[in-house]
Amino acid sequence: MQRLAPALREDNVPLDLISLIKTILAATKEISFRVSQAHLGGLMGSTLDENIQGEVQKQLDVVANELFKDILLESGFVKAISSEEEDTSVAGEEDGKFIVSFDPLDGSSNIDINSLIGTIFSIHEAIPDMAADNPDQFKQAGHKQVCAGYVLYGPSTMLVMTTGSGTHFYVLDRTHGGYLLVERNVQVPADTREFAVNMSNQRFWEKPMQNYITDLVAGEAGPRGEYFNMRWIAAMVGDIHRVLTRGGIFTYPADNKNPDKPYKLRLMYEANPMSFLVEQAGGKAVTSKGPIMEIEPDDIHQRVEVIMGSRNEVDKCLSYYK
Ligand SMILES: O=P(O)(O)OC[C@H]1O[C@](O)(COP(=O)(O)O)[C@@H](O)[C@@H]1O
Ligand SMILES: [Mg+2]
Ligand SMILES: [Mg+2]
Repeated sequence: MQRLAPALREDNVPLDLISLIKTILAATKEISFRVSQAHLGGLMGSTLDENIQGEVQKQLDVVANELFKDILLESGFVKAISSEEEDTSVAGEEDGKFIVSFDPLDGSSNIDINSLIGTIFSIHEAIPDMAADNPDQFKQAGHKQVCAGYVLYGPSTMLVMTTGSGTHFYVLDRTHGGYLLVERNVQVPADTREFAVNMSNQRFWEKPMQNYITDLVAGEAGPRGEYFNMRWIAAMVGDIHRVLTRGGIFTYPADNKNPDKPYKLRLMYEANPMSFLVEQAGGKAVTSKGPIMEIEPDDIHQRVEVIMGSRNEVDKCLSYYK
């Protein structure tokens, strides 16, 4: 099995980007170890704090965020970082070539039940003439990402990453401490009979999404004439990993539960990197209004509607909005 750096060189990834990716992955190995220690490391449970978005922070959220922040800002490659757990962007080296956005711990509500969690990251090239402490440099659309990936802390620790030449799977080999390539150019099947959505919000969705899901649930007797299975891991990393592995449609639609907050998932830390991975694997990633990666961000903590996965099923879902 191929090691990470040679696999990246085969995809013509520049050396400075390879070095940055290796820096990010060093942090994920540390988090993977701490996650596996659970109660033994004294990191279970919540802190007394909330993040900028009003969500209670778990101890692992905070530790993972600090690990990422420190390692990235010390690397010398990074001009600035933005994180789900930081109020604003954090400046790094003025001449750093890259900016990195990350969700240090995705699926926080799964931490205490020893279920799937992960880390999501997204890399852009920094805008050269913008100061490192200017958060506006993060206002770059998803199609400008040079790398996106996630690490899944599951029964095995897996890295799923793209640098624009397909989406590849790697597994952390604890015998030598590095990630090994296990599957190159993963492909999301165009058709599926599996969907992922938090059904408890159904009554709050817009009518087109209610109608679409109602038709899936109606199974053989409904207009689709087929049985559709449902899965919900409550961690986007876990749900998207399943979609990349065997297909499916994943959605976190707009809802009116809280009129000030119609969307849940974050553009920079969740929707953009996952869109890049899914589309590099032949899938499709949109909101009901257009491609996610075309959105010009107006805030680093912006949230969006998300519909992604098997291409034909995403198109089918979109047809309900026409
Ligand atoms: O609470 P719900 O509605 O099941 O939401 C689950 C969604 O929230 C998230 O957990 C948000 O991520 P964080 O844990 O990083 O806040 C997504 O990963 C997941 O898809
Ligand atoms: Mg998240
Ligand atoms: Mg998180």
